[in-house]
Amino acid sequence: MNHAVKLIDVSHVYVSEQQALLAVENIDLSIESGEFVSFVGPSGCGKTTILSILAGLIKPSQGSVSIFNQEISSPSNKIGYMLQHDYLFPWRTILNNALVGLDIMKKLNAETKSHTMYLLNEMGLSDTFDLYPDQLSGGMRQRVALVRTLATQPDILLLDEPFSALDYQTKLKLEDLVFETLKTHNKTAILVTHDISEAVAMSDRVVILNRNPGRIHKIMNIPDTIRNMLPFQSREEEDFRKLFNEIWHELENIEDKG
Ligand SMILES: Nc1ncnc2c1ncn2[C@@H]1O[C@H](COP(=O)(O)OP(=O)(O)OP(=O)(O)O)[C@@H](O)[C@H]1O
Repeated sequence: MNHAVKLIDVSHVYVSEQQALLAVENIDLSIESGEFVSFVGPSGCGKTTILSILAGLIKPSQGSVSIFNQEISSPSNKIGYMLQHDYLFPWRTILNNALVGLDIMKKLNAETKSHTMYLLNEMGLSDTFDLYPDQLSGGMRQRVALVRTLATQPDILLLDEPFSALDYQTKLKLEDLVFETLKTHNKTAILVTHDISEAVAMSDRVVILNRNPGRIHKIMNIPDTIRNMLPFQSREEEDFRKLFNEIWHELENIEDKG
């Protein structure tokens, strides 16, 4: 099987002078190429820790992490990371912001630049190339951040609450756009979110995490009726409500056991 991501028995302890904190424990998870997987769970259950491990930013205390069957020991250029905050540089134009990753990775050339311009056009940002970030709305800025992430052509995208700072309408529109873009480009995606409906609407599978320490509590498979629709439309499906409620109850149980 061609796994994009494979975590085997991954645990991580944060060690400081005051304490050793077991943040995540015995995480076993395989994600197929092209799959969209979301992590949901209470605050502190280790969602960001798992993403940081996948990004190669922290080395797990135990276990192994492979990206396309290769164990990772440092940040992999196959991975792109998109965060809640857009981190655009205010002094760079939109085009130059979108090119910054390529610049840093020394991959900027006529071809990659033209591909980035194509992506900006695809995201409805064709009129913004020479503008500066403070001239754009929050939703537009987040689209630029997405193009900046896609421009380096990562195979796997780590999305850490990328829509949570946006107003509701913009968030729903951007969910559809990101969903479609990732499917078109056949990217593997891992989304961390506090929003159950976002997780159900966008994913093939939803991983529910427990806390103290962070462990996989349950994995929910999303039925085809929802998976084959754009996130916005899928919210109308009967299955959607059912799954939303199931995940809600699972999370309530976790909170109760605190
Ligand atoms: N650098 C660090 N040093 C020490 N402890 C940390 C560090 N980063 C996270 N932790 C602890 O590890 C646990 C998991 O944190 P993590 O940020 O991964 O959770 P999370 O699920 O992403 O939380 P949230 O939903 O609030 O963003 C928490 O108890 C947190 O306090």
